[in-house]
Amino acid sequence: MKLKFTKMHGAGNDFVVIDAISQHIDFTPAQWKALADRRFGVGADQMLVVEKSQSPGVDFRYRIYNADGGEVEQCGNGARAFVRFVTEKGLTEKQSIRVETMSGIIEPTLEADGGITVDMGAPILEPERVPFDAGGLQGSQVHQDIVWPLDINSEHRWISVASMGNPHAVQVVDDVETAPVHQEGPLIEHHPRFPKRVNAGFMQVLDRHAVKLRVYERGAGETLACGTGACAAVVAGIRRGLLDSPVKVSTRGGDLSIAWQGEGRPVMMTGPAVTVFEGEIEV
Ligand SMILES: N[C@@H](CCC[C@H](N)C(=O)O)C(=O)O
Repeated sequence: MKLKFTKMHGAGNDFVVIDAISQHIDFTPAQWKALADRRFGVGADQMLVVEKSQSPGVDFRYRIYNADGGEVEQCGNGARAFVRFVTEKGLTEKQSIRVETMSGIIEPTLEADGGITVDMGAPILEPERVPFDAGGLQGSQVHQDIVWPLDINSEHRWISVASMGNPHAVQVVDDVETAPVHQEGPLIEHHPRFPKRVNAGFMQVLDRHAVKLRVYERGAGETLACGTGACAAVVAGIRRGLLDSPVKVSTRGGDLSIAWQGEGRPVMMTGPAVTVFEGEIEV
């Protein structure tokens, strides 16, 4: 069978996007992994599958698969790519779209200037709901329930945890370029205190409205940008008193703008979404 797909990216976080409204798709994790392979497949950090929603008042459902073949709850850059996709394909004429994901409904908006803003919902901050096992840990003196010690290679790393639908651990580093993203990222991702694994963020604070960020993503390794990672990093920075909303998040693939007004309020994410090419692959 031939599968039609669109190759897209959001700040360099790249996707294979599949219209599952007009095509039937029922892949195993091994098939998703093969499609994501950069040498033997199309190549992508994530695969996004667009379906009609069965829920009343919801326009679409979109499913997210990491490069390792696992299905996951949320993807910020993917949400923007999704909007560009359904708009360009003429699947909707709405400016504001309600989309069901594994972790709930999000509401992206296509702005008049072509930019895309996504209401990513309120961050989940209770450690057990991230999920993060904080049992027996003593939080930092200044930020008791906000900054936790995590043992990595017998050293303490101070992390903040948050779920944007998917789990994140964020640490503040002096210089993101020399941060041990590839050495410590996999150790944090698979740390036993994160029962569902975790996306590991390394954030350098430039000023109260600007950070640099690298993320070692669960199931994908380091990507050029991570939308939910940017949201989680800004939430962590604001809670720690280091940042004020809005914050420009510079990643290796481009800039995102993140706004958050505090606990219980939604995180708003704005950034690019680009179509690269259309293709067809024998599966
Ligand atoms: N790149 C994404 C996040 C994709 C999912 C993540 N790797 C996970 O496993 O939770 C983003 O832009 O948010």
